[in-house]
Amino acid sequence: MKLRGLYAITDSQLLAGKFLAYVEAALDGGVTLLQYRDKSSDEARRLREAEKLYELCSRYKTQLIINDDAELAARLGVGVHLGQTDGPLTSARALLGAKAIIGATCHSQIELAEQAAKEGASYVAFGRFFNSTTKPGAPAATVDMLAQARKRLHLPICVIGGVTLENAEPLVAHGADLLAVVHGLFGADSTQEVTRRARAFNDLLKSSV
Ligand SMILES: Cc1ncc(COP(=O)(O)OP(=O)(O)O)c(N)n1
Ligand SMILES: Cc1nc(C(=O)O)sc1CCOP(=O)(O)O
Ligand SMILES: [Mg+2]
Repeated sequence: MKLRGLYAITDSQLLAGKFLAYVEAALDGGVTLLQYRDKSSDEARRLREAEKLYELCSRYKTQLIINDDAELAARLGVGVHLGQTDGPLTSARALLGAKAIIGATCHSQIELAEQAAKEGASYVAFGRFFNSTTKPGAPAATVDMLAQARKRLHLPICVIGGVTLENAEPLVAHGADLLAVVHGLFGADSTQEVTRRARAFNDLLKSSV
């Protein structure tokens, strides 16, 4: 499967009171990967919400990815995204199987991405490219580094951190396959606007194949 397109990531605070409506609006506009990202320790709620997203993603034929939690991903039979301190990629691969989508945070370090590739990652994520209200303290990455990464890596490259419709084009031009977005997608006033943004992100990626 070709991993290219919009990678929508949920945020429990931003989506409070409109969680499923906004996620469905994004799926309606076209989402390649949907990440369930909830940093709380409320396991019961996390399972409930992840199950709802699983149903929704199945209807829209979108791949669900769980942030941080390989056990929850295994329970649902979906993919996982792991940061540098979220546990070994090799264990997640062993748990989830050869076909599962497993993503790895690599900040701005191509060496981390090469290591992740060796350990079985399906895609690598670089960021943060712009100021992010969702994760302001994430280490910064540059477009020059992205261009270098594109030359050296043969895996799909995901970019993250403050990505919006206004600033995404250079990232695509320098080799990004997946645009991972929270606020630039879900920080909208209506479901219609979420759907419009999702379509527009996909158009950006299509026009540069
Ligand atoms: C697609 C994608 N890229 C990077 C991250 C960040 O992962 P991590 O560094 O583990 O930070 P948290 O998201 O867990 O706070 C991500 N979640 N998704
Ligand atoms: C979860 C996350 N990880 C980042 C990284 O750089 O690793 S930036 C980020 C937040 C992405 O949200 P927004 O699109 O609202 O900036
Ligand atoms: Mg993490």
